[in-house]
Amino acid sequence: MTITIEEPQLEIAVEEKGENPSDPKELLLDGGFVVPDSNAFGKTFRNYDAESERKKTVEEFYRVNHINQTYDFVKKMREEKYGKLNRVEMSIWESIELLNEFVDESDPDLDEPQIEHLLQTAEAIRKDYPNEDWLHLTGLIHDLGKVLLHKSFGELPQWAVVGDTFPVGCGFDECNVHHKYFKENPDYNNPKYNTKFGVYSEGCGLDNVLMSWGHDDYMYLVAKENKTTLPSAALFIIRYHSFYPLHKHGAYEYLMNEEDKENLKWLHVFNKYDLYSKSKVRIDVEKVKPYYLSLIEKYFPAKLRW
Ligand SMILES: O[C@H]1[C@H](O)[C@@H](O)[C@H](O)[C@@H](O)[C@H]1O
Ligand SMILES: [Fe+2]
Ligand SMILES: [Fe+2]
Repeated sequence: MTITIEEPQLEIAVEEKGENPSDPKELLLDGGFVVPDSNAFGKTFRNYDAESERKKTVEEFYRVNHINQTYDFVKKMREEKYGKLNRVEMSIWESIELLNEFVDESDPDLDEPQIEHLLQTAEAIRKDYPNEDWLHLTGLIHDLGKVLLHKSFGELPQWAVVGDTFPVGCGFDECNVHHKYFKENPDYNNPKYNTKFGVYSEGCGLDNVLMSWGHDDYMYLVAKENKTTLPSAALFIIRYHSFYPLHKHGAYEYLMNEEDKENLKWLHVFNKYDLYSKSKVRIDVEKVKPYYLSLIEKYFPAKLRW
């Protein structure tokens, strides 16, 4: 039996809102969600220089992250250590519960356990896009790769799991957060890896680019290898949601192909909810759980290989 997966249409979502936009992206980004002026610590979002109780932890995180994420490291993690998915067997919901204990050290806007962030993201999307159930589920699972922090996954250090991502194998763009720490990365001075294109070529497509190792690419592999029926836009969101240099600053655009450009539109929609739903307002897990369990059942097998 062949299952055809229909790709979601961004334009349709606009029409359903009864609007006739000239720039769909802009209108969609205004889909009812009110973007807060400041985060839970009274600072603007993603302000890495603001004096706050999180600043030191976050900066130290990026220092170690930028020094250690090399081309060889990523290749090893992806191909040898984690790509085989032979570590654990568990359901999506079990993995959500594992995240209860972790606070992300790279995040200047949140010090709540990760499960809160997953539900806050998913519920905020659900409010504005009630018909796009695939996008609700994408919100719920996008950060599940952070299970790499857990001891049953080898207890990786935070620098190998969280934070913004960037391509390895080509020069590090200036717009990366705390860019100065790349100077101590061995690839920084390696002529094979430190030019604009490095080992890549123009328009080669992100699928051919190695990204710094962490929760995004890992969760993408888990979803894909376990044969999720989520559309390709969902897989793209999961895989590149931390690639702020691209989706916020437009850096590395020359590595994208046409399909990437299409999917990027959905990532822009998603990012608003991922970032600005971070708050101290808790979601009642038991209340929303049945809805999300039904989505998990629709798009994933009962047990997944991790
Ligand atoms: O600190 C955050 C956090 O780790 C998110 O999960 C990730 O997606 C972001 O890109 C990062 O900056
Ligand atoms: Fe993330
Ligand atoms: Fe997130």
